[in-house]
Parts: sequence; structure tokens; C-alpha cells
Amino acid sequence: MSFIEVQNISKDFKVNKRSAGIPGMIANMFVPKYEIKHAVKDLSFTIEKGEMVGFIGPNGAGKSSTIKMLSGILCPDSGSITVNGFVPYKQRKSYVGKIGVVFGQKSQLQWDLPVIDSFELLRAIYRIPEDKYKKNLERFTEMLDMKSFINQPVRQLSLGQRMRSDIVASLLHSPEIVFFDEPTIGVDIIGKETIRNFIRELNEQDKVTMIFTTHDMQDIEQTCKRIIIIDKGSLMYDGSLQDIRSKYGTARRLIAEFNEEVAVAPISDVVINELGDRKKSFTFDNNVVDVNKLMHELFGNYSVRDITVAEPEIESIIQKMYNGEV
Ligand SMILES: Nc1ncnc2c1ncn2[C@@H]1O[C@H](COP(=O)(O)OP(=O)(O)OP(=O)(O)O)[C@@H](O)[C@H]1O
Repeated sequence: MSFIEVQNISKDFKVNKRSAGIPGMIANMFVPKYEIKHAVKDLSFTIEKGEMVGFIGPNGAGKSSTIKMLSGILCPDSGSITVNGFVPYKQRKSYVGKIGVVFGQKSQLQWDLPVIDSFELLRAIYRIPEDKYKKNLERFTEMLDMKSFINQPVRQLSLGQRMRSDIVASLLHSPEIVFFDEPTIGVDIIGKETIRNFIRELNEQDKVTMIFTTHDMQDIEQTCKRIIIIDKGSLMYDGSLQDIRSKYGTARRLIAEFNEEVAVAPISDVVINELGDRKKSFTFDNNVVDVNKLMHELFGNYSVRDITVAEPEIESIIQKMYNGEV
């Protein structure tokens, strides 16, 4: 049995469908009309202990609904979920101490209190033993460089500081599994790096199982080996990032730096772009152009100082998958 087992879960929402204008509003009061939104449809996957999985999909794909079912906030209409033997939506009380949840759009901290007071409150709620609390607090605040603002009220923090505080809040009780729902949303590039490094280290060092939902592919590339993509509530892809690259990412970009200014003669099936006086990029389809031959041609005919081959951009591959182009 896997650590997380999700079997054929579905979740519908009944949404009030109001006609426009005042007559529509009045008609709706007497004869309300509803439509059914299929947020999650027959979704199945398994995750092993200690895995770090990116859970992605376009807006409205059903990611948050799935995370809510995994964390026990929502109950699936059909299908089943077990996490380390627990049924999240049935055993909420005993389950909640095993998990950590970070919703980037929603803070669990007390707005008017200093960050440390919210942490103390969580210590009491989760009944965290004093030594464990102190150890975790010390370690996580150090890793996330939080000493300078831990005594400030949450409302005075920047978004990045608030997000770091929320992450620590979700980890103080040493959960076995953590759900991150857009933990880097709106955070600047340095803040994102700090959060990604922290998440990666925690997964590697403590073997905490993690599910990471985000729209930022850099988050995924820097933290996850495996991704699950869903669209319209259904599974679209489940596998490694590397497999996606090699299966669908046939576009390659080679960047060459020359020792002098050169005019490179056209090469068939290769798009050449200037990147400066002595730097050019060569874009081609990996299935059409042999990269070794191309390098041979460049080294043989020009004075090349340096060459790098860029990996296919995961972002553009995922975009194509969303658009149904691959
Ligand atoms: N409480 C709700 N009531 C009605 N409809 C809902 C509710 N929650 C989600 N939905 C609908 O279910 C679908 C899936 O929503 P969900 O929030 O799970 O998607 P998501 O993949 O997390 O999207 P995003 O990336 O935009 O956050 C959407 O069509 C959404 O409008």
C-alpha cells in the first residue's frame, strides 16, 4: 500500500446560476437555477513516503479541491483517499496532527499579533512538547532567516515575510506530510529562492512527503522530480519532469560565444539569432538536427570560445500540454 492512495475521486459543486439584471434576480428568488461544476472527475494517483510531487494544472483544473480533499477539509462525492492509513475527511481529529497545510492565499497567522505569538498559539493547539517546539522553531526560523521580524505583528510584514512565517507555522508540529498550495504566489525572486531552497532541504533531510501546487514552473523545476498534471478535474500526466522533457521537449537552443565577430552562414533547419557582437543562439528541433553535427560545424568553421546547450523550457512544454498541442 502506498503512503497516499487516491482512488477514483470525484467532487461536484452545485453553483447558483443567476440570470442578469433585476428581473433575473427576482426570478431567481422564486425559482433558483443551479448548474453542476465537475471540479474533480475520477482522479487516481499514489504517492510514496518521502516523495516530493509537483501538482499542477491550469486555472480551475481542480488542484485546490483535490488538496482540500487530501487534507480533510472537503469530502469526495465518490472514490476514496487514504494517507498513511488515515481517511482524511473521516478521521480529521487524529489526522490533522500528521499534516501541514500552507495556503499561499490564506494565512493561518493572527493578523494583529506578533508572529511568535501565533506560533505559541499553535504550540498550544497542537500540544507540541516544549523541546520539539523549541528545536523546530530555532531550526526553521534560522533556515528562513526570520529573526529580524519574528516579534513584529503579522500585518506589518511584507508578503514574503508573511509567507515564510506561514510555512514555519505549518511545520512546528513536525508533520509527516505537507501540502503547499501556491506558497510563492506574489513573492519576489529572492523570497521565492529562499522558500524553494527551504522546501527542498526539508524534503531531503527529514524525508517529509510533500505535494506542491503552483503556477510557477521554476518552483517545480527547482524542487520536484515528479509532476502530476490535471486538467478539467482529470489526470493528464503523471511522471518525471525528465520524461516530459525528453518526450515532448524537442526544441533545443545552443548558445555559442565566439572569439571574434563572425558572420555565420545559414544552416538548414536552424534559426540563428544575434545575442551580442560575439554571441549567437541556434534554435532547432532535436529530431531534425543532430546537435553533435551542429557543434562540429561551428567548431570547424569558426573560432568558438564557449558553447552551452540549454535544456528545453519546461514552461513552454507544459503550456503546449495545457493547449492540447502535445
Ligand atoms: N466552493 C466551491 N463552490 C463552487 N464551485 C467551486 C468551489 N470550489 C471550486 N469550485 C469550482 O471547481 C473548479 C475547480 O476549482 P479549484 O479551485 O479546485 O481549481 P484550481 O486548479 O485550484 O484553480 P486555480 O489554479 O485557479 O486556483 C472551478 O471551476 C471552480 O470554480
